[in-house]
Amino acid sequence: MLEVLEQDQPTLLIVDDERVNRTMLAELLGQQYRVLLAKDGHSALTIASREAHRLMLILLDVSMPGMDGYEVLAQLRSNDATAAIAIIFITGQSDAAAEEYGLRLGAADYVSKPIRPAVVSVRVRNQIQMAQQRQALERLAHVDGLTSLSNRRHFDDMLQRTSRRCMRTGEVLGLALIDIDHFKQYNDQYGHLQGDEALKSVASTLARHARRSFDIAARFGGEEFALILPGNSEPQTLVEQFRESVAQLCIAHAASDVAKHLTVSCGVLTITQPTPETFEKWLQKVDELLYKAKTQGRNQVQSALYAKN
Ligand SMILES: Nc1nc2c(ncn2[C@@H]2O[C@H](COP(=O)(O)OP(=O)(O)OP(=O)(O)O)[C@@H](O)[C@H]2O)c(=O)[nH]1
Repeated sequence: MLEVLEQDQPTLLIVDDERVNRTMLAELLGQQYRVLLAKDGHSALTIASREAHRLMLILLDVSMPGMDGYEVLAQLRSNDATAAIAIIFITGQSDAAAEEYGLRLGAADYVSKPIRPAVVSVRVRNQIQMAQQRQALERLAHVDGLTSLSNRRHFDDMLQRTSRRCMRTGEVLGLALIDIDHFKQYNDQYGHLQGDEALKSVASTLARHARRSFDIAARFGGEEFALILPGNSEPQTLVEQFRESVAQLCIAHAASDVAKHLTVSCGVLTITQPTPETFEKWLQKVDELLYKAKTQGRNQVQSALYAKN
């Protein structure tokens, strides 16, 4: 129960070089939030990138020895993972110019020292609420309503981001396109609502197979799905297991000439050295592999290595 509570609690980071301020803020906010502490800019950046996926707000002291709060903010903004985290500056300076400067840099709000606990609580609550609303909206914009997988827009975005990361790190990139076989006949035979249920079953099976933290399972279009599998040098193995899992769902498909149950065809591409090629080329190639799987009998995986030319 405690664990569930901790996971549900929004996480915030308090950055202040003075222990007394850190302790006071942690006591004030620790009841409602999961509070992390840093005593300087460098450790703040380390914690922020490690906790980026959970961190909703940073309370950031402006004047600290070494790296000041403005510099920390600039570095957070230059990192994709931490760029969107809301910042409240804590400052002893009460002059309007400093406040304006911080807000222009992208701080969401300001609190001034000496800290007034009631004011801090309200300002923190406001920022956390806004961050939660932002996250909810982002989620809605990324997710396919029927299947809860990533939607096409998020897929395109993630393919761009993932391939840039793979180009940087030299990691391989697996890419797959999946299409349900004879889905028009399925709809015709069993009706659109049952078609929707079949799509949901295939989607949740796909999500179960794409379970590493950077894997992306997406609904690519009507009855087409896609996978982005960074760092997977044999994506065809995973996709083959997925294909088998779909067959094992045993969703009856009497109108199919492939099998008595619902099946999928898949194209899989292993991009060994992602280079600044256009993503369209990869998608075109993986689509050709899917087409090959369709024309060679369906219910199968066709795979290839991506060669630049
Ligand atoms: N139930 C349901 N059907 C959908 C949805 N989106 C697309 N479809 C259906 O998916 C079917 C796709 O048909 P086709 O593109 O002809 O493909 P197919 O029948 O699977 O044939 P092959 O791909 O060649 O095996 C169409 O009948 C669409 O209406 C959806 O959200 N729900």
